[in-house]
Amino acid sequence: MCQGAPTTTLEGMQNTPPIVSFRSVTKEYGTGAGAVRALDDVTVDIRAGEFTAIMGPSGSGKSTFMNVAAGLDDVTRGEVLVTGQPVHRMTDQQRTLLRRDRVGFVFQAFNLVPTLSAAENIELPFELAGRTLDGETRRWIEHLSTVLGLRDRLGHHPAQLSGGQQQRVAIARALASRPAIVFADEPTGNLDTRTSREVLTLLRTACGEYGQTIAMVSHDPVAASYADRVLVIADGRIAADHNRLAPQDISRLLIGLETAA
Ligand SMILES: Nc1ncnc2c1ncn2[C@@H]1O[C@H](COP(=O)(O)OP(=O)(O)OP(=O)(O)O)[C@@H](O)[C@H]1O
Repeated sequence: MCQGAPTTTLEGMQNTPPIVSFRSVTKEYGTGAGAVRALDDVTVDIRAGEFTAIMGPSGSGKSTFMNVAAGLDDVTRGEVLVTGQPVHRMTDQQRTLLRRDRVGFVFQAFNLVPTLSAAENIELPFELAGRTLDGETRRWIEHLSTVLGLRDRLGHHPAQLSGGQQQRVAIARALASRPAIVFADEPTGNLDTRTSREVLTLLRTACGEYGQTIAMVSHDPVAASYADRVLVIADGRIAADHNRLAPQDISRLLIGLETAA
């Protein structure tokens, strides 16, 4: 649980259901001799209000984990629950609605629409969902824009913004609908060190101040050190599960896995 998050008592933590639950999840791509097992009997929870980093060597299954958890991909075997809803039994359309209504995304490449202003990008998910912005949501977006330092950039288009500003717009867009979980895929991969630190601090603030649940895939031990919990995936399995770690401890953990392989 993030420091300062709304539910901080042990009792509260025990009573809070996980946002994502994997139960014996296996995901295979292809069939027969060419089949690849990207997730191998994974059982793990992403807990509410926590900032979880998902790490592991290239090809270990991190993206597959995120795609399955976000309802972007189906599973071969096992159960995936998102806010208690059985994603493994959903149709494509139901999964699309789940993503639209309950999930936010932040990507390495920002994924903003170049022809829209920053404000229009932030409001785009509401537009796509056919939802009008009520007063409370407008105030929430204004608040996010202020906290993220975007107030004087809202009329700018992505090409007129720095990488860090573009990623802050993407974070505002992801947080605007108060999703159950935000998935961040290498959110600092295209940013310099200082801007990366700012973006990671903002993600941690979203968790600590607003109780936002965040799962972030990263290769970077420094980025993962901002998280409350570090999950390491190796060969499609959970190889390590730690509470907050310093960057050097995370590096040691990853090097240990590589030498053990
Ligand atoms: N669509 C696909 N078809 C076939 N195999 C796939 C597919 N997607 C992923 N894989 C395989 O599944 C395994 C896990 O891939 P995944 O992309 O989840 O790893 P990753 O940890 O995210 O890797 P990276 O850090 O390099 O992005 C790899 O062996 C990969 O080649």
